[in-house]
Amino acid sequence: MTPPSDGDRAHRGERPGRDGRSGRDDAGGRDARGRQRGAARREGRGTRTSAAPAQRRRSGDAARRAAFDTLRAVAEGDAYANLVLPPMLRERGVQGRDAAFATELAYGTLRLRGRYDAVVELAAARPVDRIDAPVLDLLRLGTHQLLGMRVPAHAAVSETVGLAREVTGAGPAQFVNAVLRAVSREPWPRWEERIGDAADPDGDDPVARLAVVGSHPAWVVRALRESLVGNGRAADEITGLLEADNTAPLVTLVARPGLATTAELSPAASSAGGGVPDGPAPTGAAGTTAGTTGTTAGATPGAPEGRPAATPGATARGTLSPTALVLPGGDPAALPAVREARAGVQDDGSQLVALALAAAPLDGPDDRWLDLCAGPGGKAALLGALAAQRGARLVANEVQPHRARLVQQSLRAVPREAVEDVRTGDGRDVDQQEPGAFDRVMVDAPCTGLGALRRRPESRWRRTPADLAPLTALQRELLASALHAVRVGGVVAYVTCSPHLAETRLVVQDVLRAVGRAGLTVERLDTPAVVRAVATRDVELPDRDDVQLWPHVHGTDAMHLTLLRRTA
Ligand SMILES: C[S@@+](CC[C@H](N)C(=O)[O-])C[C@H]1O[C@@H](n2cnc3c(N)ncnc32)[C@H](O)[C@@H]1O
Repeated sequence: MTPPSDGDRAHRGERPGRDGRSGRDDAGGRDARGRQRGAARREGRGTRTSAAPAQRRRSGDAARRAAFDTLRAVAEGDAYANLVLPPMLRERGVQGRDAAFATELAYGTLRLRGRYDAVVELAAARPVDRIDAPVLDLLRLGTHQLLGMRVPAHAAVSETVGLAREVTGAGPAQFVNAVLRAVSREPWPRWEERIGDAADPDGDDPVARLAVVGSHPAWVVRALRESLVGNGRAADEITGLLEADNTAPLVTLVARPGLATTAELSPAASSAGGGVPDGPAPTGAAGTTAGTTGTTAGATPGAPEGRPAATPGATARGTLSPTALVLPGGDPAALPAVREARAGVQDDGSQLVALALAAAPLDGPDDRWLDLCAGPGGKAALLGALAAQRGARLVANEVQPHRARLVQQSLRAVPREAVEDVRTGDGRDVDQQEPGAFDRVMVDAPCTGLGALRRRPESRWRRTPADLAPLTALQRELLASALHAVRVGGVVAYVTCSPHLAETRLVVQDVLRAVGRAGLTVERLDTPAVVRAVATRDVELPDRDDVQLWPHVHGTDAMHLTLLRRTA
């Protein structure tokens, strides 16, 4: 998020860098980087080594330190939080509730960064781009504890200030203390009002308000709202959608048919509790956090918006896919079936779209299936397991060699006879290499990932509208290639984990026109009917011929699915 400049503030009639209230906490005399060397010197705390032992002890909170280091790696190394944090926790021996706390602290802070920057700007009375990056990360972490995690205020402030003393020195720690105390003076509803009013002072820019309160870039809010409307839903669902994106997703497992059973993976059978979370924060983990000073009593680290805690072993919520099961807490990798690739971690919606491709009606042979963009192999493994049951063979194609190796790994439990090949190659060439050679083709196209923002905490801040043009061009070429590679009568599934209309409806529309000009005839299948037929319960879907799933409606990632059949 680009914070508003002083110029922007002036434009809105605000006094640059001041909100008239928090100025008293912006202790005068700090430099432009949020440092207050003078005060530190006055108090004899100018260096880290001069900190009192108690202060140093407080700053030794391993969970908060891991969250901070993750934020720094994301900011400086362009890292992915969910690749950085789990190994860091393992290396540092941070486990169980402390690991769950660190996970929620890091991921929640990253998701809600835009919202917290707006709060910090008001509390610090200065634009965030005038605060040193590490200091700003500390302020975001402290603000998340105060406004998003129900950590007691005194603990949130003092522990974060302790960490600040350790990582940035005494001067910035004073600044962190002043700003967080200002944040702690008002509850979230009041901050919500204040940051909303600051973003939309005239009350005529609902997107600006939604963007800052809902912590999404404005262009993403606009795209998601357009997609809701374009998919037959009400525009005002956007608030629920943004909230769902800001909530830690549950860990969903797939029991690959014929290789594992849902009973085998059920929480009661699981001994997975207490490990380091591999994926997103497990909602059911930890209430109070032993050993992590000052975490909230009774709060659920995976549930920043106050969802009630699920206890490990609690009944899983109803999933849509018959192969899906919710793991209420713990480390999925602790389950033998997951370690052996008979099961895996996979979103419920991702499972459903793969099952729908396998279930789509087809006349004639059903022997050869293709996963055109297979890496890292989640859908390929599910398709491979189904192919094995049906006597079919799967070809898995992936352009990136290291991701093709991940596909091999994902497929290792699938019977050999069901995996014809795992190839490294450009899916756009398959039409030339093997025209009309497959009965079913999955095109799980590379996309912006705007449908999986809850799982990729930092991604909303990295994506830009400029990503769309190259991606949609690639999506068109891949879908066109798939339609040439499928035999007449065969079925193609076009899938994205983005609901953006430019990546979904418009791609399909354009490609059908283009392949029509090239002499192919393609019909749209009744995708909702196929999805309803494979789902375990009623799926709320508007009356259309494609399917758009939503986190706030279906509890899945916002997966798009269009099923197509080549007729000539
Ligand atoms: C959305 S991911 C697929 C996820 C996968 N189906 C799964 O369930 O694990 C898209 C994949 O397409 C791959 N890809 C990108 N361009 C490609 C191309 N030209 N040909 C084949 N694969 C490509 C990316 O490397 C990425 O692994």
